Amino acid sequence: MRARQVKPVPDGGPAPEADDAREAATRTEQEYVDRVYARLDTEREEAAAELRAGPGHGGGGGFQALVEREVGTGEAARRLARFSAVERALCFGRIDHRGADGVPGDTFYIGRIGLRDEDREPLLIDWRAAAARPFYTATPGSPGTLARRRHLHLRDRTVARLDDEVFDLDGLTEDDRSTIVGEAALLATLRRGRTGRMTDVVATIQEEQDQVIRSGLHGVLVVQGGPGTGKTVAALHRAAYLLYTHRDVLERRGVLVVGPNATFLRYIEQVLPGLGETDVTLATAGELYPGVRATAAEPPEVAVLKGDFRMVALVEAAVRDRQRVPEGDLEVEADDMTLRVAHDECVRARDRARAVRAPHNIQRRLYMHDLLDALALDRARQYDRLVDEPLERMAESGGLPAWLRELIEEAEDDPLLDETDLRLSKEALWRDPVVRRTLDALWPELTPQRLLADLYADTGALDRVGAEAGLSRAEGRLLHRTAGEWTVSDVPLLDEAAEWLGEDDTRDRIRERRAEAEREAEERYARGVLQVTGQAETDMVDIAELVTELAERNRDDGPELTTAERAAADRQWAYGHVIVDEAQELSEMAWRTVMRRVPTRSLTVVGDIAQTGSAAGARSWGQMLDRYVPGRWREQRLMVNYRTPAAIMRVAADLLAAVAPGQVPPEPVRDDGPPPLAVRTEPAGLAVRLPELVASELDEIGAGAEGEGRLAVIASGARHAAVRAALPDAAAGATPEALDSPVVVLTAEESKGLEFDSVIVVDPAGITSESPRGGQDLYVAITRPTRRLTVVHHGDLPAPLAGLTPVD
Ligand SMILES: Nc1ncnc2c1ncn2[C@@H]1O[C@H](COP(=O)(O)OP(=O)(O)OP(=O)(O)O)[C@@H](O)[C@H]1O
Repeated sequence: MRARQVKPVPDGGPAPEADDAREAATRTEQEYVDRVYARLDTEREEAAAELRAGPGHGGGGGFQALVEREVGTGEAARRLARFSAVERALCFGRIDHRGADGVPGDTFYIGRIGLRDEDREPLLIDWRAAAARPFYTATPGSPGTLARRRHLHLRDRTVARLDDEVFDLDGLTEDDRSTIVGEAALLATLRRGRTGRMTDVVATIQEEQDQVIRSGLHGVLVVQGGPGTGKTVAALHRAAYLLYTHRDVLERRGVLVVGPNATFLRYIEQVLPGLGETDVTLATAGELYPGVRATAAEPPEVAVLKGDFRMVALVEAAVRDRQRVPEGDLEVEADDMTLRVAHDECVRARDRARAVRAPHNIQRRLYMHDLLDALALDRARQYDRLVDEPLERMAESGGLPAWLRELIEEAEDDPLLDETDLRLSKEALWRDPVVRRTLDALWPELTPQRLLADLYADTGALDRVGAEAGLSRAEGRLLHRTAGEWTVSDVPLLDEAAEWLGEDDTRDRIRERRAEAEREAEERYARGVLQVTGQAETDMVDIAELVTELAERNRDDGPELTTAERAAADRQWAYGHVIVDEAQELSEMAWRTVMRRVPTRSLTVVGDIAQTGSAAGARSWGQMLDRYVPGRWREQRLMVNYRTPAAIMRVAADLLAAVAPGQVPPEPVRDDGPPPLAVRTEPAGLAVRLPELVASELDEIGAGAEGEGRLAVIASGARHAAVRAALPDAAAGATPEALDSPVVVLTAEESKGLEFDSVIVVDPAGITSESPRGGQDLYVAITRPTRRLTVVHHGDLPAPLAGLTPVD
């Protein structure tokens, strides 16, 4: 494999005569950058003043004026958040178009957001605007109309370095020609130490990524690419681009980003705010059902079964199993009599309810009404008989006067109960606890949680319902559990159940829950505004008071919750666009949940089939997508690896050839760094050898300087405990906090999507044998480093790792 695109820049620095030119260029750019920041400060101050003034100030009276002021305040809060978030590296590029006939071409400065000066002239072009596109698409082979692209590297607000790529010397003025300075901006970015947080790459987006980012909003775009090809980062920039380009639709409907776990979401959470977009919902697949935060683990075979499409039939069968008729006639004790409804009539009532196209909890009302009708009639009949029989006996014995006989004959032609009698009688029966219990047991009001918990706990039901859904008895029994937390694979089943059951029967309860969720979201929003605007750090402000005030302002008469917050609390919310990252891991059932969230099927699906670790995950994109958009999804491939240097990728390529022969590994952009190493140690020696290795690796990556430098020890399940014991100070597991620790111990699965300066893989053979898909997890593990890889093993190395350099 060869490294492509960018070669490392030789050391030695520029020639001395270039120094003056560099300084002059830097001075010019500094002046411009100062203007840009001054403008940002002005805009920020204006927004802050508007927000501080609040809705109660200025303007006329009346409801319309009040609404407009409220909207204005909400808008000011958003603007303030946006202006505060783009402070870092606000302006990062400049493009010079070719001039003609002695007239210089246009120059534009590119930044995170667009800004205009006092005269409304463009000062900074938003990177997403069409005018900024040449900055990303020009290459030496096809520069378009560009003469030069310049990268500005800022440290705080100071221009620290400039990198130029000149496409057309003749197109530049004499002055410009003398100010060419250069080093590949991309390489400089890639070499930086990792901080445990992904940052945006807006200054160095590559052409193939630009195509992904600017692809149209509609339909399903699959971004398939090997490890480190920038799929995640491109998808996040795409979210920002789509929000910019289709703000009217997407600000109302919202954008959802689905990631594999909470650690990953924490890892990427700063990217969109850094691009000025603060209103995007991030969620794991386990959080897609509002009110449940599923994190519990379960055996892989159970997760695989719960991800199987047969679960659709299982949930349907489970619901129908709760719509019963009594074995014989329905019999209920009420008012000292036994009320009875014939079995056939119960069956008819059930079938009538089922025939209505409505969810279970709505159909239940019809069933209850029909059965109560029948019970009320039976009761009336029985009362009738109680009164009639003695009268009849008296009539037979001739003991009744003629006028009374006439009255009785007339009454026989009347219905037993008129409408009011019937209603009152049904209400009385419904209030009777015995009747209520009997009917509830036949067709209970159910929540998804209760349906599933009852099903899992009842082996008889699992056998019945499982058989209807095409499960073997053994498969059905895999689902058996009597208690326990919800797991990620339960979430699509809860969601499916919610569709069948309908929302909770009691509207008040729904309203109450929504109001509660909204109150919480309001407080989060208020805190978010304070954090982003930096006010949370000033000690002059009483934070608690401000949070309450902002939340109150929102609650009583202030602006609505943000779209992201409303969307996250509402199961039936239809997003404008959904991005699924590490999408290869989603099961068939999880896809069903995701698709429900985006009825317009406007999706970006990001992943790598070669990295599928879950046995319930995708073997091909068609397997998951054709059910929803048959043949109508488009695929774009990313082929260049920006993370892992060539020496490590050579080993990864050998491994990939062994585990997924058809897949092509991405080509590394960097060819620097030391060869990956293999260290042979017996398991008993880990306690001594591992701390030594970790210490020397931390030293090599210069961990600690400015918070940079991250190391991960990725171990097999079998060695996990030993590794943790050997490294007591290291963070462990996929917790968001682990990202802040210089050393973290992970399983291969937990490391998915993350990256570290140095990675130590412990027990490669164990990782392979534990992975449901064979070597995929090992492939994931060895493609996490940005600089250094060490593999610790005992016994023989797995054959594909033979290319590692052995050390003692
Ligand atoms: N154009 C770019 N400029 C600078 N850095 C980039 C660029 N593209 C990608 N990177 C960096 O490369 C690394 C890998 O990117 P990312 O995590 O998005 O890859 P991925 O394809 O999602 O990887 P994986 O499938 O292994 O999770 C990140 O550090 C990212 O910032």
